[in-house]
Amino acid sequence: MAPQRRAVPKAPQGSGAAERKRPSSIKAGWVSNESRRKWLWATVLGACAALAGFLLWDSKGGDDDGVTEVLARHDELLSGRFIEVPCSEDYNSHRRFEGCSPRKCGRGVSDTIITREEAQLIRSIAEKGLSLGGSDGGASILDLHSGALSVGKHFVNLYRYFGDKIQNVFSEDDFQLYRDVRWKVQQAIAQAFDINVSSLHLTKPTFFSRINSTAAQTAHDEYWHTHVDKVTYGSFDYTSLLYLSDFLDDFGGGRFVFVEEGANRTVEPRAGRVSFFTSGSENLHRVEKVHWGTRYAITIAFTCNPDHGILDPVLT
Ligand SMILES: O=C(O)CCC(=O)C(=O)O
Ligand SMILES: [Fe+2]
Repeated sequence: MAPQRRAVPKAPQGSGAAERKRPSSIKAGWVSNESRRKWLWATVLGACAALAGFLLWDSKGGDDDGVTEVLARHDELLSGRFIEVPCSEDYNSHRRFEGCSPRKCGRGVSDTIITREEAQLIRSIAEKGLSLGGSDGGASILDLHSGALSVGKHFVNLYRYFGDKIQNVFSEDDFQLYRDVRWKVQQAIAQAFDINVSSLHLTKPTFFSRINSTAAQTAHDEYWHTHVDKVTYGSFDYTSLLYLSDFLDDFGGGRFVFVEEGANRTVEPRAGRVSFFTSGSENLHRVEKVHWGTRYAITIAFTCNPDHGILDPVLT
């Protein structure tokens, strides 16, 4: 749309009073024009500084609250990085399963467990499912196990809603891919933490997440709070996250942050990247707010307690 021009108000002409007053009013006008120009410059400079600050903050991912070290950059391909951290006491208040409950704690990141092609395929499962619903706020989830899908401000049960027609949405290959991915991640976790792979059991919730910059509408959309998975989800002993989109290509903000005194450590998502860690308070964490674009991920967690185990989701 073309900008509208405003008519410039004309000064009254011809009266002697007006003529006599002109010198001082011209000077006053000049002074006020001068100060208006200064204000304008100050405003423009201020706006530029604010914009530069925002761009710098956004390029770093935003929400920075102190010193931050990058544990895994989005533009590096990691064949496996592991950092050991002392275990918290959280596991002592739960039943222990020797050979499984964490004795060695820490966090690992690998870009070689899942290929980018597999990540692309698994993302299309998330896209298919989430296209049937989606939260009114910025965070939507799809849980293939329970069938929970965000719709508006609530959740529906996809399996109950679609019945047999669910076979028109997902294929057996989709579920097989989920099982393959889950198994590869389970093996990587067992190896990193020196435990027996068969002592780990998939636990709930396991879900796809889709996050964008739409303002939160309900508490379910507030994904950014700092938390401990063992406290939030109870049964989790080992958490894994498989990222399905790329930081700074697909979205801005949305980095994963291990919250620590002294220096936070971030994991920048990239498609196919698996980040895994013991679920106690030694791995307090949060997700930065997503500022633009859409971020896809899947949370897959394991428990040592067989009573809290769930079977792989099946297409019924
Ligand atoms: O998506 C992420 O990076 C982290 C999600 C998370 O913290 C969780 O599901 O508990
Ligand atoms: Fe978490």
